Amino acid sequence: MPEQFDAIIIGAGQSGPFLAARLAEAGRTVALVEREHLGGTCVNDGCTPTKTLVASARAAWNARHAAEFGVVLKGPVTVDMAAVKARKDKVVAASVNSLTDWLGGLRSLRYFKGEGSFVSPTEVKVGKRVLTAPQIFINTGATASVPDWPGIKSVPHLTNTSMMSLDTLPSHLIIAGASYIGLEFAQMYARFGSKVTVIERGPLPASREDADISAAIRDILEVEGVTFMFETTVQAVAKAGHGVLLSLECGGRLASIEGSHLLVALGRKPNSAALNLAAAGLETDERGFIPVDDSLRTKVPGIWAMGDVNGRGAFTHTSYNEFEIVADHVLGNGKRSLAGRIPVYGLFIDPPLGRIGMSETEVRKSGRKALMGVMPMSRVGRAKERGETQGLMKVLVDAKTKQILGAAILGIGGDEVVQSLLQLMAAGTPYTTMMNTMHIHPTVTELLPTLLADLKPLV
Ligand SMILES: Cc1cc2nc3c(=O)[nH]c(=O)nc-3n(C[C@H](O)[C@H](O)[C@H](O)COP(=O)(O)OP(=O)(O)OC[C@H]3O[C@@H](n4cnc5c(N)ncnc54)[C@H](O)[C@@H]3O)c2cc1C
Ligand SMILES: NC(=O)c1ccc[n+]([C@@H]2O[C@H](COP(=O)([O-])OP(=O)(O)OC[C@H]3O[C@@H](n4cnc5c(N)ncnc54)[C@H](O)[C@@H]3O)[C@@H](O)[C@H]2O)c1
Repeated sequence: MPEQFDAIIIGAGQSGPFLAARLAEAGRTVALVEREHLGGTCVNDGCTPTKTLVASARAAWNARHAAEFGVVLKGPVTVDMAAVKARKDKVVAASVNSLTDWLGGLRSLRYFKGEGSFVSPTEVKVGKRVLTAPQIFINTGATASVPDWPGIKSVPHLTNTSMMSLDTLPSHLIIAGASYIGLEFAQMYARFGSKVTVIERGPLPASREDADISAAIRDILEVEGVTFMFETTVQAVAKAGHGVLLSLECGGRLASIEGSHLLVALGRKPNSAALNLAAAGLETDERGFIPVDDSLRTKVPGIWAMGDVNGRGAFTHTSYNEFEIVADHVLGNGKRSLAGRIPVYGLFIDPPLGRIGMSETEVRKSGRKALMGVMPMSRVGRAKERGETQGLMKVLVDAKTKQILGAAILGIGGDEVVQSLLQLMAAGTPYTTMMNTMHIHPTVTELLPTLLADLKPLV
């Protein structure tokens, strides 16, 4: 006999546990099914550990640059990678433990450790048990894609998951892919003391960004010793001693490169294959994503999909936002929707990139009349005082409505500062509101009115 619940949640990523708790608090019986660790990618091998490692890398950078600030450290700066990993493990364990304690305290929630797969539109198998519920929520996330390069199966290579076990310093880390994962690890390991080479098929890093932002990102990392090979693809990989040898095609020429470690950071694939979706009457799109409507409903009544697995977002905040939308439909008045959600994200190199709304490229493509302001961070007093003047700020405004269309802030505090513009966008307020507000000195935000006062037509 199947075990009966009001709701089953498959996958404990960044929406499932929160939805499970909200439903349980509302008195519903909930089964939460997770095959690995509570908290999913973000907590275990994504945001939390990488940002903890970024903080250690920053400490190494501060120590190496202390003399520039008049601070004298005696002896060379060394990094204890085992201690760096131990600190990261502690922060991750604290997150997982607090999630486990919180969920464990909810009386009508039961946790099933194992892989969930559909038996029918209302039944899920976990090991030998079958669970049934009228509502099923999928939050199974995504996993690193590993390309089928000749030789890859027999050559040791790292992904964001196996990087988490590394407690020694690679002498030469080769990273394939110059996007979020590749760039964050590139700067981090350069700061720890590795030689780092990044291979990217495009002409610049972070290809979703405008070319001036991507070029500034490249400059920031190159100054720190990261080597980029652009317009380069991997043809084959082989073992070389204790390391790895990559055969490359680089701008039409053949080349090769040898390193001690290879990290593959070429995107992520949705975890949908193990779900046996056909038994539920569902299918994926050609990339493996589970299609949903703007309220996260799949085409089968009673089945919903949240987070990276639905292809509508690929961040922790998009997944969490989807929990809030689903909870509103299941328990509230059903007014919330994906429609009109403003894209926002950060790239946590140092200094970070904060991004909201449309890029300049997207605004140009849209054909609307727009205004744009650009300011180098070297004009920002706070950046000069901190000795970190790399990067730029860019904002795009609709010429007719005066509403902000998008912004990019690559510079100190960029990930936080850009969110003051986000609030204007969300409120639908003209950008002039910000120009009439007094801001704290000395901050990065205080320069936004100056940036907005100097908008030029986008031609
Ligand atoms: C290195 C790295 C750094 C990142 N940094 C950031 C960042 O700084 N900011 C940000 O916003 N985003 C970041 N992300 C992205 C972020 O981690 C994800 O977007 C986020 O975790 C949302 O994922 P999710 O809720 O869809 O599911 P996930 O967090 O991927 O969790 C899904 C869970 O489902 C489980 N599961 C899968 N299939 C089954 C099954 N059949 N049965 C049972 N359980 C199953 C998995 O074990 C996993 O625990 C990063 C990602 C990576 C890889
Ligand atoms: N700061 C953050 O919020 C953050 C941090 C890390 C990861 N993430 C999430 O993780 C997801 C995956 O990130 P990612 O960096 O792995 O992938 P991505 O899809 O963002 O980028 C992959 C990169 O690899 C390049 N590439 C692909 N195939 C190649 C090949 N054969 N040879 C050379 N280059 C190749 C692409 O041109 C691209 O630049 C992102 O979508 C993001 O949502 C977010």
